Parts: sequence; structure tokens; C-alpha cells
Amino acid sequence: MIGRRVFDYGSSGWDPKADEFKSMVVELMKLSGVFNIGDFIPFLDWLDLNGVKAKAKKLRKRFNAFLTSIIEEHQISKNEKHQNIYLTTLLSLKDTPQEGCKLSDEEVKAILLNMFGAGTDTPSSTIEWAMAELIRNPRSMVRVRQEIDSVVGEDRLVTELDLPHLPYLQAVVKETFRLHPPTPLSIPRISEESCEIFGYHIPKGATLLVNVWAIGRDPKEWSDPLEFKPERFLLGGEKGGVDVKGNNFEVIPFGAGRRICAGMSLGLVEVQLLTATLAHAFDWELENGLDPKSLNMDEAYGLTLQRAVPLSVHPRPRLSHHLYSSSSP
Ligand code: HEM
Repeated sequence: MIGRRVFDYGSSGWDPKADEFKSMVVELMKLSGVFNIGDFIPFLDWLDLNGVKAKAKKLRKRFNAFLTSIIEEHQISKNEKHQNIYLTTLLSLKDTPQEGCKLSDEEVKAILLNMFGAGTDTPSSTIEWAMAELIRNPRSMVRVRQEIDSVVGEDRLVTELDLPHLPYLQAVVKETFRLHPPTPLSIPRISEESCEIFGYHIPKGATLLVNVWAIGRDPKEWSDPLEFKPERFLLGGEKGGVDVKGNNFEVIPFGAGRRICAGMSLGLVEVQLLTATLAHAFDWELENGLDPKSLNMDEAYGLTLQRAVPLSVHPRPRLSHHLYSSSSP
């Protein structure tokens, strides 16, 4: 979806650069989460003892080459198509006469990297966790499907316009964000000034992390915190009316305040739409007939919360045949 919005790739169902790009983002997330000795013992930083800096420099070169080729390709074809997409708008700012709005090549690449780095792994890992939870909790799967079938029927796919009419689906997504926030320690921030918060002294220059993962499992806030119970977010439920958009601090997968996620609206729609579509359009069976209750739910270490063992499933279509042809909307 991001590829389509930004580059107009993938609109015919296949994204030619997706695999290459995905492998770079996965490496970026792994590297960003690695324990770097130099971060904790600064005078050893220059030695790069566990090789993080060297790997990061290599990865930077790969990203640079990738983004340069995307921009060059786009410039060659810009008069034929792609008039309304994000990259066209960004590139037009290279030539703008408006003071303060002009962008250099490096700035265009940095913005693209920011959008892609922050906006690809986060929704995709959430969707994978949501599907794992639905498969492990068949009663929730049945309920979410009944809701979608009654609103959408079996002769078309879910669209963005259906989402406000699917409260249980939205509760499933909130419950997934609570248990499996894609950035479990949010994004590291550095304090500009010394300050005091709830009696704790925060020195200037300290790196600050918010443990979003632990907040979402705090037994003082949540009943049965380790259980997957979307019902808690329905009206009349224990957390009815609570949202995930930074207004309720007990569940803040997108952060909160001034530096809240810049892509929150898009990210939320991506997760809701894809989870709804996957639940609606397919029956799911685990690899080798594995019992859903024994599904491994371990987490891997990194900046984003990936599954330790990727979800491996067999989909079986459950809607009208014509919806599965590549020409359907
Ligand atoms: C499930 C989806 C997503 C989640 C859970 C998520 C989560 C986050 C979090 C926790 C932060 C840090 C906020 C803070 O420090 O308080 C952040 C920042 C950011 N996100 Fe997202 N994100 C998602 C999707 C996206 C998408 C789709 C985009 C762009 C297309 C995006 C772009 C950004 C950017 C640019 C920032 C940095 C904002 C800043 O520092 O001002 N994110 N995101």
C-alpha cells in the first residue's frame, strides 16, 4: 500500500522492488534493535566492537542506491504517468522557487527513507500478529467474520468505507496493538534539557524509551492482561471508548503528543483493511495441521516486534470465485 501511495508501484498486484526493499527494511529494524556496546560505554564507541556501525554504513549505501534508482526511473517516466503521487509532489519541490520549501536530492531521499523505514514493517507485523491471534482464538475469528459477512456480504471485498461499520474488527485491531505493539519501546528520544518527571531526574542528553509493551500488559490497568479479549474495547466493555490514537495512555502503539506517529491514520487503515480482508476472504489452516492452541507466539528481538517464528498458514478461498481474479478491484 505504501509503495502504491508513494511510487505508484504495485497497482497491478506485483511490486517489482518489494522483495529487495523488504530485506533492507528487515535488516534496518534488526540493526536498530541490536545492543550496541558503544551506546552504553561511549569511549569504546569508535572501536565498533560488535560491528553495528560498519553494517549500518553498508546498509546506508544499499538504501542510497535503491532510492537513487527509484528517483531516476521516476524522472524518466514523469511526463507519461504518475502525476498524482507522493514522489511526484516531493520531486516538484526540488525546483520550487518558494524560499524555505526547496528540497535537495538528499532531503528527498531522507523523507522517502523515513516514510518507508517507519511505515512498512509496523503495519505488516501487526497484521501478522492479528491473524495469529484470530487463528489461536477461533471464537474471535467467527465473530469478526460474522460481522464482516453481515455488513459486506460474500460477493465483494471489504473497502475502506466499510471500516467504520465494523466495531468488532476495530476492537480486534486495538487488542492486537495492546498485546503486540509494533515498536515495543517506541522510538528512542533524547532529552534537550534536564528535567524532573515524577521525582526522577532526567539529565540533558539522556536517551529515553517508553515501554509501550509493558504498559499494555499492566495488570493494574487490564483484567486478564495476557488474554486476547477484543470485547474489552467494545462499548460497555472494560475499556469501551478507549482508542489507540494517543488519547488514552494505557495503549499508545503510535506514541502520543507532539511527536506522535506521522503516519498514524494511514497505518491504522492499512491494519484494519488488511486484517478484515484476510479474515473475510479466506479460511486459514496452520502448517502441518498444527493445533492453533500450540501456535508459537514468541517474540524476536529488534526495534519492531516481529514473531520469532513467522506465521506459516494455508489460505482457502471462502467467497465468490470472481473476487480472486487479478482483474477484480
Ligand atoms: C501500525 C502502524 C504504525 C505504528 C504502530 C507506528 C508507530 C510509531 C511510533 C510509536 C512512533 C514514535 C512516536 C513517538 O516517539 O512518540 C512513530 C513515528 C513515526 N512514524 Fe509511525 N507507525 C506506524 C505506521 C507508520 C506509517 C504508515 C508511516 C508513514 C507512511 C509512519 C511514519 C512515521 C514517522 C515519519 C514517524 C516519526 C515522527 C516524528 O518523529 O515526528 N508510521 N510511529
